[in-house]
Amino acid sequence: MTTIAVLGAGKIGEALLSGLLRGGRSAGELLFTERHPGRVAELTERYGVEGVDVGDAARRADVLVVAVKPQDIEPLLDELAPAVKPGALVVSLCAGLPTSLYERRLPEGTPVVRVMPNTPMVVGEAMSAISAGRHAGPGHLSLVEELLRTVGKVARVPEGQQDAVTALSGSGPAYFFYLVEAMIDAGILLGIPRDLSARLIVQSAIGAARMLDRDEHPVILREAVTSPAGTTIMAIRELERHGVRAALLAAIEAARDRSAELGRAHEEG
Ligand SMILES: NC(=O)C1=CN([C@@H]2O[C@H](COP(=O)(O)OP(=O)(O)OC[C@H]3O[C@@H](n4cnc5c(N)ncnc54)[C@H](O)[C@@H]3O)[C@@H](O)[C@H]2O)C=CC1
Ligand SMILES: O=C(O)[C@@H]1CCC=N1
Repeated sequence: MTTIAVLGAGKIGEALLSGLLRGGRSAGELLFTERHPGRVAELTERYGVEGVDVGDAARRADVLVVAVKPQDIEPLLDELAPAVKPGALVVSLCAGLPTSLYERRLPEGTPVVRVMPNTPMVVGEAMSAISAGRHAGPGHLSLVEELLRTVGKVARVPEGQQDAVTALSGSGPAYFFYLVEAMIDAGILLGIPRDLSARLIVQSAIGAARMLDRDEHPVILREAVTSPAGTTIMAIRELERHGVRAALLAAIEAARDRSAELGRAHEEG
């Protein structure tokens, strides 16, 4: 039996716990740690998984999944370092944090895999990108892939691309939610009741996502909606006039830069 401990059961940590359970892992194979006693009780009641302290998790788990905010990593590593089991695999879900940080702070030879997941994990539709650290071999990558496939899709990427991946798919769902929010407001502007506007836009988003999922090119799909002298081209002209495409390029570049900055905050010296 492989014991998996989720260290920090917030939004992503809880999504992973629930996904692993849905994917067939038993509650007895899972552990989690949380700072707040109320949160421990809530999650234990909801999932039947045992909440333990970080030292206990490190002593018992074969796979330690780190899901705290990057800003909270240092005290966690202080607790983890003296207790981690020889050969245990560390899986980091933290934005920006390089595998070298864990390798420096944990016992020599600890295998580390860096992952960038996203919140659609809660509906089994995560996009996760994984990269091996210095001591992680093909078996470690395959194990992480197997775990993450229970909550969505997985791609292997060189670690040097992880900051860009974080900006694209890690934060990506937020851009779509933002767009949906703005489009629902447009319905309000046009006099449509909010609940109807939300239904129109959300179902349009679901339908568009399903069409994209058939590997059809987004340009072809958009052109099929855009009739000569029709309604869509009038909207597209406004989007171009307001620089929405350039704004997206700049926004995603800014997110990439922030991910790199989060990693640099933990550099040695
Ligand atoms: N929210 C998102 O969309 C995504 C988040 N991530 C990464 O996942 C990590 C977690 O993010 P969220 O779940 O959004 O944050 P969150 O704030 O919801 O969860 C973090 C949890 O860790 C707990 N925690 C902090 N220090 C702890 C410690 N020493 N021991 C035990 N528990 C501790 C906190 O109490 C909190 O519940 C971050 O590093 C973030 O970069 C990655 C991809 C997407
Ligand atoms: O905003 C953040 O820092 C996290 C990482 C990727 C998505 N959310």
